[in-house]
Amino acid sequence: MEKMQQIVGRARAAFRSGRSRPLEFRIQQLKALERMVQEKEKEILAALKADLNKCGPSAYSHEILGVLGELALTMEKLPSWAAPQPVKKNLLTMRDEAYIGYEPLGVVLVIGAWNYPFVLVMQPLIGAIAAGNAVVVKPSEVSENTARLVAELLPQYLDKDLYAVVTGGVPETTELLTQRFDHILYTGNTAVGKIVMAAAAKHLTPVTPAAHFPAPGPSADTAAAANSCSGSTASAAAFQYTDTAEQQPIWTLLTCGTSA
Ligand SMILES: NC(=O)c1ccc[n+]([C@@H]2O[C@H](COP(=O)([O-])OP(=O)(O)OC[C@H]3O[C@@H](n4cnc5c(N)ncnc54)[C@H](O)[C@@H]3O)[C@@H](O)[C@H]2O)c1
Ligand SMILES: CC(C)=CCC/C(C)=C/CC/C(C)=C/C=O
Repeated sequence: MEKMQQIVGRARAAFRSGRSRPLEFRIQQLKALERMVQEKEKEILAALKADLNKCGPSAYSHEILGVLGELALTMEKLPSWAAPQPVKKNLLTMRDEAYIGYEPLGVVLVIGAWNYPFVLVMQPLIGAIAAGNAVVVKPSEVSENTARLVAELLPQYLDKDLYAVVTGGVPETTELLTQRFDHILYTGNTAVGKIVMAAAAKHLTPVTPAAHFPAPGPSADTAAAANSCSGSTASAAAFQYTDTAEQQPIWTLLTCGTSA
């Protein structure tokens, strides 16, 4: 318990220092992530092969190109995503400067799943960094080589206090979930999703679950919701919406604003 408290406490203190907020800092961290993926591509692909026998175009396009594409898009668009949005004034606000300003939430927990073990932690991480948050990443223990590599690499490239990695299985995740986070991005099965959401509810922490439920078909609402959001939540949602990995329709639960 103390260990998780320390990890989350360190991330929170780093967040409170304010250094994750400036746009230049966020872009610099995203650039460092891009460098990490480019420089360590061989190691990432080797870990995927060892964990899942995932190789060839499937490993490269989903796990490497998918992440590099997300990074490029985020770095290009971030200045406009993060810019204050003017709002229409009314009689009461006509003498004011009226705009919507986007603020980071604080400390975000990212829980990944085994089947796309690299991209499923990296995409939410990219969105959370872009939005100026501190992040605790918990990769899936099932893909243990990728989890170990993520834990080894992130501190080599990113701010160590702002962005932490916790490895381990159910006991570690359970312990981690006793801590208060400001948002949780979870990918995995629905049964564990309920455990995650119940733990989060104790702290009134919102959860963006990327689990799925058999449904009559992908809904137009889902696509509209994906289009209305910015950052990684939107792109993750778009991937979920068009998912063919499991050859069945996916209905995605989506909340907006994580990367606002
Ligand atoms: N919608 C999407 O984008 C998307 C993408 C990938 C996977 N998925 C879904 O995820 C499934 C794979 O998920 P999984 O659950 O088998 O992956 P998993 O076994 O890797 O577990 C997911 C995470 O939950 C944690 N966890 C497991 N048991 C827990 C518990 N009792 N308490 C707290 N945390 C716990 C694990 O540590 C892991 O980090 C896929 O089959 C698919 O349904 C959805
Ligand atoms: C479109 C590209 C290049 C990458 C997408 C990778 C990704 C997020 C895959 C997840 C697929 C998914 C919904 C699996 C569900 O189990």
